[in-house]
Amino acid sequence: MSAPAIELKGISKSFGAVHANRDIDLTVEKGTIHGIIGENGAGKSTLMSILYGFYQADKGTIAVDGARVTIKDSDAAISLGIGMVHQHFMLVEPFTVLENVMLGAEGGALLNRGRAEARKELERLEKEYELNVDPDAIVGDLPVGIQQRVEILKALYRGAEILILDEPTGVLTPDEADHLFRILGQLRAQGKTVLLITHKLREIMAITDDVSVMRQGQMVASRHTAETSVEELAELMVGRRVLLRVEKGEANPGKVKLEVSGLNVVDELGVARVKEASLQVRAGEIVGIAGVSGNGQSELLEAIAGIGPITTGSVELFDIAGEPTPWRPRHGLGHVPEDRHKMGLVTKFLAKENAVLGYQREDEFGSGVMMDKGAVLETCKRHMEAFDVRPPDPNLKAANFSGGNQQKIVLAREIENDPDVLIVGQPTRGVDVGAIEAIHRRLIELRDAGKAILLVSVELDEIRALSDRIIVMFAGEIMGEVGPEATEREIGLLMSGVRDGAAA
Ligand SMILES: Nc1ncnc2c1ncn2[C@@H]1O[C@H](COP(=O)(O)OP(=O)(O)OP(=O)(O)O)[C@@H](O)[C@H]1O
Repeated sequence: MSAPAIELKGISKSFGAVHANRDIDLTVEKGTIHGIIGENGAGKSTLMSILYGFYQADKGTIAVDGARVTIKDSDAAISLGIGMVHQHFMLVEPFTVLENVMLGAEGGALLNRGRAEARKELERLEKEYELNVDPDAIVGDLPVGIQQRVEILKALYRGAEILILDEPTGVLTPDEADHLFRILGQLRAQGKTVLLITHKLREIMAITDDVSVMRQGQMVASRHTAETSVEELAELMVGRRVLLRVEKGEANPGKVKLEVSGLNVVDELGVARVKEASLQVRAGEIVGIAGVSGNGQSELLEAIAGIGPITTGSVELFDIAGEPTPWRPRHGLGHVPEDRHKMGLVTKFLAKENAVLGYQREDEFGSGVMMDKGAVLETCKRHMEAFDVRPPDPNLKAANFSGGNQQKIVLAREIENDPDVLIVGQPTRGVDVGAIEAIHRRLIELRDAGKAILLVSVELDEIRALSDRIIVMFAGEIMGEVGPEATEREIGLLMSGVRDGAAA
């Protein structure tokens, strides 16, 4: 048997008081897909960053293909054949695919490779792994799923034998995710090794050979995937049994709180993004909007939140607390944006500053230099406790929280302000199974307290678990409305634009 592709022994890493990794052992066999799972903040990204040379471990050893190595930076990782595809891509958007792939690979053995030769190599890789990417396309024009493939190409071009992917499917449509899994299968078939961080246990079951579980900085278990189950993995991650679907009673809808009538959104290129959308959300109900991402849900959500353009049509709110503010049409309208980095957080601000972002009313917090720092701190502490944000440190920069904990900071701010109407985009993106359970419970509690909730999610399971009514969008249009009892197939047909299939 050949030496493992990777062998970590006793890896520890601290950031100040936070023990992100504690004495971690991990063995990854060559030619396998190895899943790494764990709660938000468990230390998965830190461990992978050590392997990729972004961070240095405080203690422990790394062996690649049986040989002890020191990985002092990402160049060293690349020269050892380790490549990484990040959660947030590191591509230069105005450049072409070919230019991006060549960029930064100019050093070493690739130095003398001319453009024509680079193109040949790129085309070879692209065919071998069924990546389907046009070398001359401008990266900024490509959908995220294809941009991700460019990242993979970039790693392969640099000779990666071991590929690390950090939550690769968080931003993908189901079709794109399936394509990615085919690519990963192809990589394995060619003898390459894949390390996959994901929160989606179904993905772990479908594609990995082995899976390792982290909890609070430690490695708590490793399993052959064939010998475990989603239930066991969820329990190992969180340390208790997890309800994968939260119980909810009948809805008790009251008055209409939000009404959208004949809404059209045409973007700056003249493309109609939302076409004649009309819907209502009542107090005490959750209305879900299902659809493959990119079918107008984001534009609809932003128009309702008052931060995106409306070409024609109207959005009306009824009996909502508070006056319009520069950040939202009404104080009583909560909005969890789909993209926490672009719109939900200012990552270089502290957690406590983010906790009041957009809510910094003078009556509550004062203003400018006179801001009541004590009130801001208390608010943040309260939020952190309610949403189990880890670490519960209001003075940490938002950027230094793990992805899932950043999401909890945004959710806490919008939900704890007691909105009458809450519009939520992708509430559990990047969030672990235990936190999903808590967030789903909270949303149902809000509904039961008479709040009106509009939920947009690309996770069909989430839409079906939470919604009292489900509206399906396709190509900017509302294709139809179904009840929560609708089957995945019925909703799937509407999601692909087939209107009368739902009755079949
Ligand atoms: N640069 C940093 N400075 C301070 N603390 C950090 C830094 N990077 C990570 N941490 C902390 O280390 C811990 C582990 O974070 P890490 O990002 O590795 O978790 P994760 O398992 O990848 O989480 P998620 O699933 O939410 O992405 C967290 O408590 C995080 O706040």
